[in-house]
Amino acid sequence: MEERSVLKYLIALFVIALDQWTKWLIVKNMEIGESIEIINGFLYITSHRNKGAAWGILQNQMVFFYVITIIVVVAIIYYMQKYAKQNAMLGVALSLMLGGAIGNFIDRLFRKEVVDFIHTYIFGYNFPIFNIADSSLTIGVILLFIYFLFFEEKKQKE
Ligand SMILES: CCC[C@@H]1OC(=O)[C@@H](C)C[C@H](C)CCCCC(=O)CCC[C@@H](CC)/C=C\C=C(/COC)CC[C@@H](O)[C@@H](O)C[C@H](O)CNC1=O
Repeated sequence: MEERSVLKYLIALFVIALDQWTKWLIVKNMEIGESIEIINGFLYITSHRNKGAAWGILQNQMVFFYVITIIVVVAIIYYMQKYAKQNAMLGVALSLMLGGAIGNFIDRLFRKEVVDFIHTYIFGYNFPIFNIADSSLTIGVILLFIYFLFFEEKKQKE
């Protein structure tokens, strides 16, 4: 395996380690519902659990989440092996998504729920409390979106 593709897996591993370490700290040091103010009115650390997906949809549908996550992980690894060698941004995007998906998968497997703690009031709206894995997934999705925008544009030019 070229050293570059190993690097992509190292990014995913780093995301998983950071995600699981932060979740462990929250579970170990905070009661559920406890909140620590970081930036008044904007950023708090609030210990929260979610048995569903984004915005708490599909509560307790663990089997569904296992199936979806395994499909997502297999698809990401397939595309990483097949395409990510050509483009660093695509590789990073896929690595971030892989790390995020596995991070939440570990929670769903062992805790039957996901630990959330990043509590922000984005644009004044009480955004759902999330975690490092969600952030990594979302950044990966955004980078993937930018890549396809750029890539599609480039193809049309050729
Ligand atoms: C981030 C994807 C959610 C994550 O998906 C995962 O695990 C994947 C790998 C497996 C899911 C079963 C399948 C994805 C369903 C798609 C979905 O849900 C639409 C997502 C839109 C998304 C743009 C990509 C917006 C943003 C979300 C949020 C903010 O993220 C910064 C809110 C996070 C809080 O509701 C928090 O409680 C969630 C909890 O941590 C469990 N997390 C999950 O289910």
